[in-house]
Amino acid sequence: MSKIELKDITLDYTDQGNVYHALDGVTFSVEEGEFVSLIGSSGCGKSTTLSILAGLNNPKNGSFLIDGQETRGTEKDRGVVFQHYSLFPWMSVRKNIEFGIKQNFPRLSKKELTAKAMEYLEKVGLKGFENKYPYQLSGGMQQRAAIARTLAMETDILLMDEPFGAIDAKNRVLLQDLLLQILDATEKKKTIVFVTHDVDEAILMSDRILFMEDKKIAHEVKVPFARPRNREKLTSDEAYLSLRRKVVDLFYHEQEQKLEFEGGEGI
Ligand SMILES: Nc1ncnc2c1ncn2[C@@H]1O[C@H](COP(=O)(O)OP(=O)(O)OP(=O)(O)O)[C@@H](O)[C@H]1O
Repeated sequence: MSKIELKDITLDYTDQGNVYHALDGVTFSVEEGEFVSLIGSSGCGKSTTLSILAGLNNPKNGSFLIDGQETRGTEKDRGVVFQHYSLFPWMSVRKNIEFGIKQNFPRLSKKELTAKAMEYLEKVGLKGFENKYPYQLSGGMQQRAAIARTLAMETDILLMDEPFGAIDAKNRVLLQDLLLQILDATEKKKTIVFVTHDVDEAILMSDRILFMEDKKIAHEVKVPFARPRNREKLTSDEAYLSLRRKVVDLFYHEQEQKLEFEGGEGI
């Protein structure tokens, strides 16, 4: 049995009486402990798919199973990280993390709560910033705090929607390495669905990459590299370069076709 299964999922958005088909038969599964990236051109339905997995949207048709059970709505078994840091601005960084922890561990004493928050703040390199407010932190630091808040909830499933999409290139690399490091050091491997536009990020992080086209999954590519992964070693390996060519071909070929279809000249 897979940890997550989506079968023939459809979803419509209705906007001022107009119905828009956002998902049209999305089917895929994710095994326990697997890291799967969703990649595809803008508007193909990645975030909508993730929102169903998070329980923030319900499908019109189709089946969504976790551990073989039909699932609807939000549950404590899933942690979500969005692109925009989504911290509460009126709470200190530590209080933000404690808020997340309280959702899943309501019985912890004040002391235990603070200790857990500090443990995760240290993991993401924010020790010493616990009493700052989000506005006092850089974007990269805010995203570290948002990641700490979600990780501290210790869910089996982690859903990430372009978590590094708003971060500058240098910090993005640091955050990718940090997340890999934390996940590698986590005893029970999490099941992860990760939305990205970045081909290198998808290869570095994932066990499998799913390509969305026309509101459904069109291709998949397995990423066979052993973990823990080392960015420098990996990116100079011929096997990486060859896989990268394949992923780039699949990713840009679809975008090219779309431009031609829309009347463009292609790229
Ligand atoms: N709340 C909404 N109401 C109406 N249409 C929506 C809504 N949210 C998304 N859409 C439309 O549904 C389609 C899929 O959107 P979605 O955000 O899932 O795509 P995406 O692949 O994540 O795009 P991007 O990479 O740009 O974030 C898009 O055409 C989008 O305009």
